[in-house]
Amino acid sequence: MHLKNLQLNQFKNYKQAKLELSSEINCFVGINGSGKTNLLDAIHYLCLTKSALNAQDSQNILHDQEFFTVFGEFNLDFKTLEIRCVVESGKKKQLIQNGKSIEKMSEHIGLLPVVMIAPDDTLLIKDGSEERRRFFDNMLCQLDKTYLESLVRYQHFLKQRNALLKQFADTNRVNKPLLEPFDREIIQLSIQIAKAREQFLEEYKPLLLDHYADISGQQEDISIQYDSDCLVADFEGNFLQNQPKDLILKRTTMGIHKDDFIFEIDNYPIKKFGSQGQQKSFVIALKLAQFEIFFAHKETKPILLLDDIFDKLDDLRIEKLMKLVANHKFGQLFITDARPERSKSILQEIDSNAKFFMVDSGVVSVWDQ
Ligand SMILES: Nc1ncnc2c1ncn2[C@@H]1O[C@H](COP(=O)(O)OP(=O)(O)OP(=O)(O)O)[C@@H](O)[C@H]1O
Repeated sequence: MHLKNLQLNQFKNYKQAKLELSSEINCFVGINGSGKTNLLDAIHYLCLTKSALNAQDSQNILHDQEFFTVFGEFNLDFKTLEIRCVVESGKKKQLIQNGKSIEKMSEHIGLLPVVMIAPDDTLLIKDGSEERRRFFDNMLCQLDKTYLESLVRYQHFLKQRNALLKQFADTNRVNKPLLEPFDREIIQLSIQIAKAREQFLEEYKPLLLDHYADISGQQEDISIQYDSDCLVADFEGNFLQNQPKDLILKRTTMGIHKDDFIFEIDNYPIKKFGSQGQQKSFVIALKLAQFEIFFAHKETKPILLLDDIFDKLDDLRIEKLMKLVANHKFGQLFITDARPERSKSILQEIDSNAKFFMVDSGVVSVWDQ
């Protein structure tokens, strides 16, 4: 699978742009703030119908405009697949596959696997549990439609239950039977989703360990502990017992939306005790394991987006990553770099056909010097 071309219209700092891409290495060069990462984000939109950076779709429209369009032609199993994503302020996002409008975004997710590595982004480790749940959910959703559908339903019921709890508090009247159908769904879906998360980790963990050892060059004992209340024998009883607390706090305090994934090195949380280097290696290993698991399940190499790796990683980690690129471990690759000469000398050595684009304040052109 690869993206053949990309067209942007009023997307972030691009008024208009059109790029013919290489099926292997593509590199976007240009000064800081010129719009290199925005190109990666446009590709992310085509694959997953959303930004990797900004959850609010309308904030990705060029300032003072009403809509944006991102369009791309993919080569998928030797067939062309045209994807257009349109976001217009105040309207429902549109996704069009080969001219046909897709009703549910979930129909599209998983079709075009993508992995983004932004080494600066150690938020996955440092931030709260929501970041980590999002990472694992994103992966599971791309791999498993049933998981995606269950998660969407869960979020729907959770929102409804929380609205009811708030309504009870606002009106000072509690009507417990009204909660029952929501309790039932949330309990059942929590158990199902937690089991899927646990099972997924069994497959994912060994890949993570291998990649961590490889990228860090160290033999440290790393692990992920899945921290969930939903797998205990009497989760249902616990959930129902928790109702008085939920009524006071006006929100649902148990369920898979409270789960966490604890990353550890030598049995200590990496969040608190890991060095910066260990944290960076861990994030890259998480993403490389993601790449591998997608490849194993989808039998196609995901598109890989590498944001700013040459600036943010030390030489050893860059060398390890580039070795993987040189060994054709990856399929189509998009890399950003603020220093054109540096990326050119590194990448051309690996692939003499690597394609370079110069980005300058939202204007992009082929750079072939
Ligand atoms: N909705 C928008 N409308 C107009 N411009 C936007 C919008 N969203 C972001 N930008 C602009 O996009 C630019 C940032 O682009 P991007 O993050 O792609 O830069 P970059 O080249 O990757 O920079 P760096 O090398 O620092 O990572 C900023 O100038 C920002 O103001």
